[in-house]
Amino acid sequence: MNSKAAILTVDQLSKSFGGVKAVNNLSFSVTQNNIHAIIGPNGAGKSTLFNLITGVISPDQGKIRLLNNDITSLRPDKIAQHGVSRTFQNIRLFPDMTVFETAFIGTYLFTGGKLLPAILRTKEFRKKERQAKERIEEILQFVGLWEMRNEYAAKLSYGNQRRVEIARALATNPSLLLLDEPTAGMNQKETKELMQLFTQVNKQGITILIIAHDMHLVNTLSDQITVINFGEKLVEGPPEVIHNHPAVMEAYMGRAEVNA
Ligand SMILES: Nc1ncnc2c1ncn2[C@@H]1O[C@H](COP(=O)(O)OP(=O)(O)OP(=O)(O)O)[C@@H](O)[C@H]1O
Repeated sequence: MNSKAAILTVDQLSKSFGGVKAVNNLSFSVTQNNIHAIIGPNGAGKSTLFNLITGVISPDQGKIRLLNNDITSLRPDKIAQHGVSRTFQNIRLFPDMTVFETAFIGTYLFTGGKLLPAILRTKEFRKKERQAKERIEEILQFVGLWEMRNEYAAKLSYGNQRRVEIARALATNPSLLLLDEPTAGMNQKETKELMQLFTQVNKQGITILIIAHDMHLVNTLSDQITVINFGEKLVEGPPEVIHNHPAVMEAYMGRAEVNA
């Protein structure tokens, strides 16, 4: 599996907030088609790393490459156009939009998002709109939400809200999907079902970079794990190497999440 090329390369990346080195000279790469987990204690710099990759914030130093493209400090929409999509640690859904409408936002990139053709409803625009709607149907069927397409997204169960976010992310046709603690706050059943969904997404050829505290999830799903602490890479390898690694145990010592 690891014979494939890197889809994402993070090279000597640093970001400080005041005196806090949130990400400190961090280098790692994500192999195409892998499920790659980022783990580390609270405050280790995981969410900052995701914000750097997706262009929400710019690094002080270092480079981020997606295949052969330098995406460092590009605008988030440009990075999305390069094929990077994400879900957030705290689910972000608009309260007055249906499941279908929410997922459809993701096709904004796909349809070009230009205003004038939309107002004039040109033939080309209508064709793209039809294709986008078909694609959303496909995606909602895939994530198991088609029957709920007309319900308000924010009114669904927590697990299904996460599915809506994933559908919206998939609608941008990503090659790399970033999931920031996607099962936090989920019950066991929801967690298990979401894990199955991530495997299905990955089987479609989408590389997954996932932040998680749930070690069962990490060990079951991941091909590769990068452990970070104080913004630095502590150790990396497949689950069997990371599992019970002394440095990882030490970093987590006294913290509840290692027992998860
Ligand atoms: N916008 C910000 N301004 C100031 N400090 C920040 C900011 N964002 C993050 N930090 C600090 O940077 C460090 C890394 O935070 P980050 O949220 O990336 O960690 P994390 O590994 O995602 O933590 P958690 O597991 O708790 O979500 C922390 O010390 C945090 O307080």
